[in-house]
Amino acid sequence: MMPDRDITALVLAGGRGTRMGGVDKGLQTFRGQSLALHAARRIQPQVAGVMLNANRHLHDYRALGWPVWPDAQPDHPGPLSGFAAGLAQCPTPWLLALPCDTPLFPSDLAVRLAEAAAQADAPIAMACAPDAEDGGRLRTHAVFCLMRVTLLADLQAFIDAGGRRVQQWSARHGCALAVFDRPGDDPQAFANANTLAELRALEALALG
Ligand SMILES: Nc1nc2c(ncn2[C@@H]2O[C@H](COP(=O)(O)OP(=O)(O)OP(=O)(O)O)[C@@H](O)[C@H]2O)c(=O)[nH]1
Ligand SMILES: [Mg+2]
Repeated sequence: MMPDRDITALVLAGGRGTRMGGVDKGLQTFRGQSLALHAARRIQPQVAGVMLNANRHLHDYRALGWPVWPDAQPDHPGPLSGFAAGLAQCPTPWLLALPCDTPLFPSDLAVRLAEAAAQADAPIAMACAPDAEDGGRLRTHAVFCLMRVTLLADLQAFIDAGGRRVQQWSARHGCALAVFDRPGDDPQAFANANTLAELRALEALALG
C-alpha cells in the first residue's frame, strides 16, 4: 500500500465538545489556525487526499477547502459515525481517520499505520503509544484508525445494532497496532485537548 496513492485522510471534528463547554472543537484555534485546518495541513502531505467530518458550522468547515461530510446519524453517536460518513465518500481503498484535537500527531502517521496493516495483513490498523501518565504502558489511540473502505457495510450494521465503541468494532476484524515508541518518536504526539485549558497547554508545549 502506498499512502500517498491509496489512503484518504478524514479529520474528525464531529463531536459535541462537551468538555470544552460545548464549543465546536475543530474551530478552536491552535497556533493561529483552527484545529481542523492544522490537522488537515499536517496530514495532507502524508496521503492522497483529505476530507473533513463535522456536524456543525459546515459553512466554516467548507471554507477550509476540503470536502466536508456530516454524520448520517443525527444524534452524535460517536466517532464510528464519522468513520462511516468518511468510508461512504472515500475515493481510495483505505481511509485514515484522525481526531482534530491531537495537533502534534506524528508526521509519519500514515506510513507507520500502513506498514502495520500490511505486515499483519489486517484490514484495520490503529496507533498505540506509551502513556507517561500510566507508567509508560502502551495505550491504544483508537480514533487514529486506518481501515479498508470495504468495511463500510459491516460498520453500518454494527452502528445500527447500537455499537458505539471503536475497539469493539475493530476487534471483529483483526486490527494491527502501529506502536509509536521508536527513538525519535515524540512522547507528546498523542496528547489531546479535551478542555480549553488543555488546548492552551498543548499550544505552549508546541511553541516551547
Ligand atoms: N463524527 C463524529 N465524531 C465524533 C463524535 N463524537 C466524538 N467525535 C470525534 O471523535 C474524536 C474524539 O472525541 P472526543 O475527544 O470525545 O471529542 P468530543 O466528543 O467532541 O468531546 P466531548 O463531548 O468532551 O467528549 C474527536 O475528533 C471528535 O470530533 C460524533 O458523535 N460524531
Ligand atoms: Mg466525546
